[in-house]
Amino acid sequence: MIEIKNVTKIYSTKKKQVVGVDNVSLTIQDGEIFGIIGYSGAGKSSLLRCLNLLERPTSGQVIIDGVDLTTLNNKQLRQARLKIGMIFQHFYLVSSKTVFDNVAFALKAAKKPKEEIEKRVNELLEMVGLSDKRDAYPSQLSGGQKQRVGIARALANDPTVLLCDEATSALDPSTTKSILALLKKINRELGITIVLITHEMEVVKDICDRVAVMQNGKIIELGTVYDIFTNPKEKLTKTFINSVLRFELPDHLLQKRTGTIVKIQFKGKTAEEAIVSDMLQSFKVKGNILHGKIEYIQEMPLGIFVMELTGEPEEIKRAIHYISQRTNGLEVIAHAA
Ligand SMILES: Nc1ncnc2c1ncn2[C@@H]1O[C@H](COP(=O)(O)OP(=O)(O)OP(=O)(O)O)[C@@H](O)[C@H]1O
Repeated sequence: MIEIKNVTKIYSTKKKQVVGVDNVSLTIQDGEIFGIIGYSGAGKSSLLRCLNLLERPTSGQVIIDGVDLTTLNNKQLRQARLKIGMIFQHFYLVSSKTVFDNVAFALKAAKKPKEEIEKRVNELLEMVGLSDKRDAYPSQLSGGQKQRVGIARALANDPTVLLCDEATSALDPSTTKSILALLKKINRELGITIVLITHEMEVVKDICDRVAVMQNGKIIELGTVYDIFTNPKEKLTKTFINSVLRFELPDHLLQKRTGTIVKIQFKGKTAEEAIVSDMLQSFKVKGNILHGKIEYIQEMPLGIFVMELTGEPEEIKRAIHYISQRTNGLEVIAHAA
């Protein structure tokens, strides 16, 4: 378990002081994939780097598996860090070393026997799907392959925690998907806790169990990914969600309509029920679907539909009430002209 208690990181430059992380407290459970999302400058990297003390918090505690890292001496800290792997946006591979030697680096430094290193590196390369590249140099690899080497290297010492610093931000969308799938496999098969920072909600949607939204060094919202997607509270969180769900109706479409336009959100089981057809049968209204889709988040459905309802105002009112009762969200976007 990772416990972050009242962590503040202040950078002091000659001219001024900058607050990178502002009194953050947070607990991350073993085996979770925990996402931290925010725009540039929100404090994500600072917070992530406080977790292995690459940045020393100005105040507060970072407790991993019961050990407060901020109290350790250098030798103890080096030891503790072996259990915290890290991967980076720009990979940071050693260009003069082969894939094998990049992955073997930490094992050699720990003076492990040659046969053990050989066996472990081969296992790791197999796990990340790069067995055939063991003698290649980083310059001969694609971005996705470089990140796979970065992941294998981070796993060499059997860490319990893997920190991912914008690990997919330099990759194209399909390579991103494959790296995220690999991270998920590592999490599920090896039980490694993953903490990742990103500015892309798509990444959060694809693999995270929980997410924290950061702004100005603080965590402004936190929850399971499904709850955050279905019931966001903060404006910034809504902006991130809209970037994934892309649920904007063109103005010209709205202007042509004469009925009442409603946006209905179905979550969990309600996404699978025939609520709309029940409503159309029960009330004297007509429904015209303008837009709709079902997304699967953490393998649970989230359906969003925009409908135009026409009929007598009283019937529309009753139909809206009926749907509001049976779904978890109905918003009237525009009224009859
Ligand atoms: N070494 C440093 N010295 C001074 N200020 C810093 C330093 N590192 C970060 N900061 C400042 O701390 C704040 C948080 O930066 P941080 O890099 O943690 O944000 P971020 O959310 O990770 O952004 P990005 O995605 O752009 O890296 C910013 O205002 C940044 O300018």
